[in-house]
Amino acid sequence: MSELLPVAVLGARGRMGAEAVAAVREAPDLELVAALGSSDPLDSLVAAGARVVVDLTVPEATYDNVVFAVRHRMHAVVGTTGWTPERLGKLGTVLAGAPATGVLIAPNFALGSVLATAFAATAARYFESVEIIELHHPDKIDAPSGTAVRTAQLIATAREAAGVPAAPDATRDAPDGARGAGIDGVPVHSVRLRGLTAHQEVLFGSPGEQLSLRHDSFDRASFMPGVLLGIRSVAQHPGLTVGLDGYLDLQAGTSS
Ligand SMILES: NC(=O)C1=CN([C@@H]2O[C@H](COP(=O)(O)OP(=O)(O)OC[C@H]3O[C@@H](n4cnc5c(N)ncnc54)[C@H](OP(=O)(O)O)[C@@H]3O)[C@@H](O)[C@H]2O)C=CC1
Ligand SMILES: O=C(O)C1=N[C@H](C(=O)O)C[C@H](O)C1
Repeated sequence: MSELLPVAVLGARGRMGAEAVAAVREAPDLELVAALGSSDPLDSLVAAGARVVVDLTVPEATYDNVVFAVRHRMHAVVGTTGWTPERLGKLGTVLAGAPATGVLIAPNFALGSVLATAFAATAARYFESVEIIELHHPDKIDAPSGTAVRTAQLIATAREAAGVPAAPDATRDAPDGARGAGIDGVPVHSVRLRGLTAHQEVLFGSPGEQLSLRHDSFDRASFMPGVLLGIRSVAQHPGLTVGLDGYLDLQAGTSS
């Protein structure tokens, strides 16, 4: 019988962390060696012999957690939001000192969401207008969602590469927030509503037509296949990968 892969979960008592703990426990090829909360010391990851650390904490803690993991040659699978370009750059420098170590930062682990974002990036160049609406449970502490930020960034990059002009918008006068947050020039509107889990709609418009790309996570179970794929694959992807699409061959529909 082959050895089990030792996995630790940070933020283990949170909404996502608890679901991930259960998923790792149920996986026949993985062993949960640590499940840490906010007051547990990171040093216990070393004593537990973790090979892969799953971070599902809060934006203010995730950077230090991942740097700790990398410095101890543990791979990291990260779902936590708050990864600014500056933080990613600093992490890249830390990773340069541990070239065999892999870090996956996945703004969204749900495969449908990953696909919807990829479809949005493909559609981005063909429409005059684009706006994003993200809708989440009201206990979420950050807005816009990490998924919406990533989607906006990919859309903006695709539009810039294709030379698409800025979307038309004659608004001259609007109260603060009425046109959403401008993420790389893409308006992002955040809804927080009891009863929701995690949802996103990307709206594209051109004269006489609209394309809507909507994804709904009704349950956190939707994130677990992606979390498990990340855990099982991260060691084969040294360095930094942003987005679970980096582990998927979206053209062929296979994973690597
Ligand atoms: N990529 C994806 O697919 C998904 C990502 N997320 C993201 O994951 C993150 C967690 O979401 P969610 O589970 O809903 O949040 P919760 O608030 O339910 O859980 C967060 C956990 O983080 C822990 N925590 C708080 N402060 C610290 C700290 N300073 N150091 C270490 N741990 C800390 C808490 O531990 P304790 O309880 O012990 O105090 C808490 O259990 C968010 O950034 C969210 O956006 C969420 C869903 C899907
Ligand atoms: O906090 C959440 O719930 C979620 N967070 C991630 C995000 O900010 O995009 C992923 C998903 O939307 C759920």
